[in-house]
Amino acid sequence: MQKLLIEGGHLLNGKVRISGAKNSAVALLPAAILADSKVIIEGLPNISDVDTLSGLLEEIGGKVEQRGKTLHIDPSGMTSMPLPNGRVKKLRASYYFMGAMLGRFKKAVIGLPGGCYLGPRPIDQHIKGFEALGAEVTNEQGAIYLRADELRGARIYLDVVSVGATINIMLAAVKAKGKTIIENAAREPEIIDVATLLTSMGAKIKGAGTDVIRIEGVDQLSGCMHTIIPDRIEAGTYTILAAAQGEKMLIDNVIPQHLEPLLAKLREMGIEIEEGEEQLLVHRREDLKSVDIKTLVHPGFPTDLQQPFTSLLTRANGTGVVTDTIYQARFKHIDELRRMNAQIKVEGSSAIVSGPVKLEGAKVKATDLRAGASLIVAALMAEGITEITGLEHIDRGYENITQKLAELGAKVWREEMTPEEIEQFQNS
Ligand SMILES: CC(=O)N[C@H]1[C@@H](OP(=O)(O)OP(=O)(O)OC[C@H]2O[C@@H](n3ccc(=O)[nH]c3=O)[C@H](O)[C@@H]2O)O[C@H](CO)[C@@H](O)[C@@H]1O
Ligand SMILES: C=C(OP(=O)(O)O)C(=O)O
Repeated sequence: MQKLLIEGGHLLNGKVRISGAKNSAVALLPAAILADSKVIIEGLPNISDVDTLSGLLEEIGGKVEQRGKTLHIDPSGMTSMPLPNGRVKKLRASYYFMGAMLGRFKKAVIGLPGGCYLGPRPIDQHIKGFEALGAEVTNEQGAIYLRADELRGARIYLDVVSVGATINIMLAAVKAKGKTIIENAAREPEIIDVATLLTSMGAKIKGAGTDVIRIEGVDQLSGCMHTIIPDRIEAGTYTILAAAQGEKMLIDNVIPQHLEPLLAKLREMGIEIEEGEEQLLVHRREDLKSVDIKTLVHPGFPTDLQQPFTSLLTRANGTGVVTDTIYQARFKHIDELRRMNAQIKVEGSSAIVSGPVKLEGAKVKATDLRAGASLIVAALMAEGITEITGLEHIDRGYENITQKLAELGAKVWREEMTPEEIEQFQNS
């Protein structure tokens, strides 16, 4: 088990290239189950969530071959093998095996998904959708059993705007008989990416990216080739990091429109950002003004960037209020930031950040993926060395983060933890 060490205070310079989107990748891989021949996905990020899902595809009989960042998935030999335990518990996106296996085999057994603990993460809307399509869904000893004689298109109104439910229902509905309409659908760019892959496979989908998605079911889906979109959350994290500790940083391979709410807030703080077609150039500004942010469904401010943004606010003048309306308890990073001298209070679903403060290096723990990102932003600004444990969360979603930071001039390295440190970490 390793820990990440960062010596703070060094300004970052140069270019960082953004990888393929985690939250697309984790849906594109399960979507390949629906095809009858080889699906090739290009530009995948080298992160542990992708490895875990590749392993799951193999467990159900798929042939998966990795060539650099390209994955060749041959789904022809797959079966509806139950997956009640094991890898499915490691990540959130294993829930996409429900929709994809239901679509192809009309049955599936999938353990309840893991992933970041951000407070309760129910999947009632996924189940509502599957039931509306004609599936019988039961929860037996922590696994979801889904079966249907036939899937029939339906009109489904989501009571809560959910990325996972929107994609999962889409996965099941593309092979249902007749028309499905998903109302109050989520509009995240990753949903469009998955719809693009499914359309290349032969699915008939209209409206992905709006709040009404119309799907006309088809009998057969075939293999295809697809290139993934860049990761807007990784791009947002590096943009925040540039605002926090960059001198002049170029963020390459981004779709700037995907980052509009973040860029608007950074500009309000006084940061100068030049936008190119696929690049952002962020310039240093010493005196930053505090702002308030409120996370909302897309195209609002993304909850996944709330945690790293909180760290940036510690160096701004005044008080900034961060309110998370999506995950009201997504504040586990705050206790760790306080160890680094941050002045932050949590009140209900808001964190109130007072700045500017000089952060100090400390021993801290990443409790979830974006908590890890927030600690990295803080550590780069802090005086002295910060030791971050819990790297398994960070490695789920950030490709080669140590190397990317080092190339920007950060003093960053990994070390093996001692047996005593591992014991302390496991008991904390
Ligand atoms: C793998 C993936 O893509 N993960 C992202 C996805 O997670 P995920 O798909 O799990 O998040 P959702 O969009 O489903 O959740 C949004 C809100 O709806 C609630 N909800 C969701 C489903 C449901 O059946 N019932 C329900 O009440 C959730 O508790 C949450 O409050 O979107 C989140 C919100 O942008 C991001 O933080 C995650 O990075
Ligand atoms: C919460 C996240 O991931 P997941 O939904 O996979 O747990 C995230 O990407 O910030």
